[in-house]
Amino acid sequence: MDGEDGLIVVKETGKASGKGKGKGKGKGKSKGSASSTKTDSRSSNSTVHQKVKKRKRSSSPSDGGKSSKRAKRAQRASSSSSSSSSSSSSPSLSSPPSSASASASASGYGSSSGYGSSSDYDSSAGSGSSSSGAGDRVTVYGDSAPHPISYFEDLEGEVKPPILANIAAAKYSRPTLIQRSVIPVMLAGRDVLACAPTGSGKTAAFCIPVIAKLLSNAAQRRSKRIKKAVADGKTSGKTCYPMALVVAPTRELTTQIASEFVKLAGRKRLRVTEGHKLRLSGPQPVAAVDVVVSTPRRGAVFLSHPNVAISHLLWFVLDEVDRLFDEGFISQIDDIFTLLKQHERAEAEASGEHNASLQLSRAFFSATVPSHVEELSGAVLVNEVRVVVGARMQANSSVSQELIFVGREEGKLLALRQLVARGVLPPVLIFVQSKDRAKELYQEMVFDDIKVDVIHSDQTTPQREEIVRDFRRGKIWFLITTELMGRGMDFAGVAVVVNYDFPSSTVEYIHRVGRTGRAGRTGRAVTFFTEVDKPMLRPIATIVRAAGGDVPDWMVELARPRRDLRRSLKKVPRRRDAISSVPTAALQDKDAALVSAARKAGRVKKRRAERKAKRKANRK
Ligand SMILES: Nc1ncnc2c1ncn2[C@@H]1O[C@H](COP(=O)(O)OP(=O)(O)OP(=O)(O)O)[C@@H](O)[C@H]1O
Repeated sequence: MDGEDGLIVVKETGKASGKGKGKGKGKGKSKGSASSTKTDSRSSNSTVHQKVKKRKRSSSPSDGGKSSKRAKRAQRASSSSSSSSSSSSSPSLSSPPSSASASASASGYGSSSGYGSSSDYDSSAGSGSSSSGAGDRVTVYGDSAPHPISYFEDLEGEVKPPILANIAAAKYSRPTLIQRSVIPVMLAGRDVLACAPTGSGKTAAFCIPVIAKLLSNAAQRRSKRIKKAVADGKTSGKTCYPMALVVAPTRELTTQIASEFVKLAGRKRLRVTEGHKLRLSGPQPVAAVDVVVSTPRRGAVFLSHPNVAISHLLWFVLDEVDRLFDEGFISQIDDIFTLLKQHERAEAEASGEHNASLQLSRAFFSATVPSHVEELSGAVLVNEVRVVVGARMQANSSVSQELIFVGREEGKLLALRQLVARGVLPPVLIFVQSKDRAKELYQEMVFDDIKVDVIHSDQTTPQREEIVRDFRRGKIWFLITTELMGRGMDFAGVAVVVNYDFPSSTVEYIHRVGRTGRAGRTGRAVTFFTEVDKPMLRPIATIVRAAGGDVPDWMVELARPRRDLRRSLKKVPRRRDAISSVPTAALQDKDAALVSAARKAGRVKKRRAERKAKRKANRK
């Protein structure tokens, strides 16, 4: 029912099919014009990296301000879908169809009655119409998108009973909003682009259908054929045939995703491993695995290994897709796409043995999908279904959010100590902008007699793993961190997030505060700012206000930061004074004393050298 369980709006580009019965038939065979465009773009030689470069070129001043045809098409699509609530043929996540989505609660857990409510959805399939006032809103765009489910029991027949038992054992009594829409779409073998708030269960939304597909009778028969071929000596047995590759930006996240797979599939049914645990150097055989969860670089190394065959890959999943399409990762992601494309070409050539129900599908997920990421995703996904829960680029509204002005840099330490002294519920995650600052803050807090630790990229993997474990177990109450823990990490009990250093972008803000208020819980986020942070104050204050935070009008009326400034802030963080309880003035005095001592020493040296030179000259 509206307002009780959420509203699903289906923006059709074709006809709605029955629940999950399409079995991937739409792939590459769709009738809609949108899908044929996608097929064309994928069959071209252009990879994601090239498309990123093209995008940069087209938006650079040198092109005289002309954007690419694709960007124009996307713009037209967004303006038409935002101006009208009628069915759109050009899907876009970036422009939810009506104002209803702007007011949607972004928890992703459904109704105002909270997670696990037993009310039904109001699914207005086909029309694309919507009624405002709905609590949570799910918008589904795509050609013949399978209908959502309401309960995990609806999956009986498509998902094997042991998996459903594992879901129940995980205490997932009802699917979250994103799971309700995405699971049937992925079970149908369709490509997906999904955007849903932080902590809304996106990991299980892709784990469940991937597991179901990998344990399907067809996939299992294929695995048995390989095992038999090895046993009969027809194949060397050296080759590893992975069935799913999941890529995430950090090792910590790959570990977390792998354990969700193991939890939902069971330890014995699927062989799940993290990319960094595989031995990939040299020509030795690679351990037999079904699911590899990896960082981009390791994923590319894995797929290009001579003893790894891509031929059995059924799923390629990108978690935190917007981060993975950023500079820094894009060339590695691009390598993976190139390998997959080469493989698909080879498969198409050998199409005699082609099994349509066992084709490679792709699924991209994030809590933040900016329009350029949507555009790039559209270029590599085929006849995809796009699902967006709540409003795009919105912080989780079950987190109460405050912005606190602390004067100067040293005011932050004082404010943090006051927060602790007044009583704050641990565990607390404290974000700073760099590892050096993380170390500095740790040096300050370690003497405060609280259970504090620090995690950053200078530590070894085992060290980081231990810290994450201790934080989860409650041995650490205050964890100081950088962006390393900013995305995807699920620390169920985190009560408070402190942005000690102001985030450099709205995306960074949304993900950081999303470390609390997860799985339908509430949370609190406190963000310190100083004069230095003024340029990004307006965008972040706007996000805070949209999530229900108390923000004065002047903050959202400040000048918008220029695009080049926003970009440079993302690349080069603000310069800040060192974190120290010694006041800056005292530090300055100390510095001045050191400088004058050095100068004095210099003068002495100079005088000595002059005297020496004089003596030498006199001797001559
Ligand atoms: N159906 C469900 N019922 C109850 N809890 C669930 C359900 N699905 C997932 N969860 C729990 O919700 C929490 C958050 O899930 P998850 O980490 O997948 O969120 P996410 O959407 O990926 O967040 P982020 O965007 O921050 O990565 C996890 O602790 C998970 O166990």
